[in-house]
Amino acid sequence: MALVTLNDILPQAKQAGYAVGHFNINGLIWPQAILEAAQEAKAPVIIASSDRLVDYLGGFKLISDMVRNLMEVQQITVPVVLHLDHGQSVERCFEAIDAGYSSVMYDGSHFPVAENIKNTKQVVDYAHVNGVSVEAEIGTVGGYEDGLIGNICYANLRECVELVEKTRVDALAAALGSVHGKYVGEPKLGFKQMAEISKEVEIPLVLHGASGIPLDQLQKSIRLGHAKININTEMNIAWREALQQSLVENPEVYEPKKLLELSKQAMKETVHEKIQEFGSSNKAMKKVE
Ligand SMILES: O=C(CO)COP(=O)(O)O
Ligand SMILES: O=CCC(=O)O
Ligand SMILES: [Zn+2]
Repeated sequence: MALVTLNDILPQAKQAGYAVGHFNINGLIWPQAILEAAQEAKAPVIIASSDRLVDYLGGFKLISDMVRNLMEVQQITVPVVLHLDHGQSVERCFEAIDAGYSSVMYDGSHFPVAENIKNTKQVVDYAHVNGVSVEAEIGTVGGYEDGLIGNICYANLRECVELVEKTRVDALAAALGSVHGKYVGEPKLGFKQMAEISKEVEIPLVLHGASGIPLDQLQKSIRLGHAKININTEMNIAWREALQQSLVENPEVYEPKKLLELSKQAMKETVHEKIQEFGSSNKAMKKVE
């Protein structure tokens, strides 16, 4: 089964008022858990590798081949997007596309908007010729982003409209107060700005830093046009807590497979939970060949 793009799954999600889960991978058991859960829930899903971890994970080609092979071995029939998260340069996005990713995010949010637009447009031109979708970012997600610790900087409505019009990008991450990693206190999303941006920008919005955002705020974000929601930290916390439990309960065991089994199950449960919260269960369309 072929991978699909964001355009195959997000427009209908936005229209029907649900969001598709984007889950970051940090090792082999991550895509295994994500694919198992999505298949069980009959949900479309986005598997993402953060650019800063691509080389650590073995490079673009290995990740692309791994996900395709797992889909075959696990007999996955739900739509799956393989997405580059926080692509750090135009060239890195090209590399991901050449290696078979079906979607890329170009993160030019730390550049002045004119440069962000110019670079995003280069990525879109190459991606669309190759049947690949593109996500762009405006504003800054707090916490760890693109290998840098950023301060929250809210997306500007005019800049969002200009970027979308000039680049023809497929999805937009308009940063509005969310943070990568753990939140200190309650998240404070800019719903007023979100409503304005959502009204002016027709394409699906993407919510970064969604781990730790309370359910009511997630669901309000979905109502205001978010059709892709990014989760990394909550899976990693589930992985860590289960690994710790395994180590404590099995002081004599040193086989990684045994010790990691509980972590994989815990991550699978997290993916199931998120799919329920985002409303994407049973939304897998007919098998895409
Ligand atoms: O935005 C994310 C990946 O791009 C994930 O954010 P979290 O750190 O909140 O899981
Ligand atoms: O969580 C997403 C961002 C990152 O890991 O670099
Ligand atoms: Zn992110």
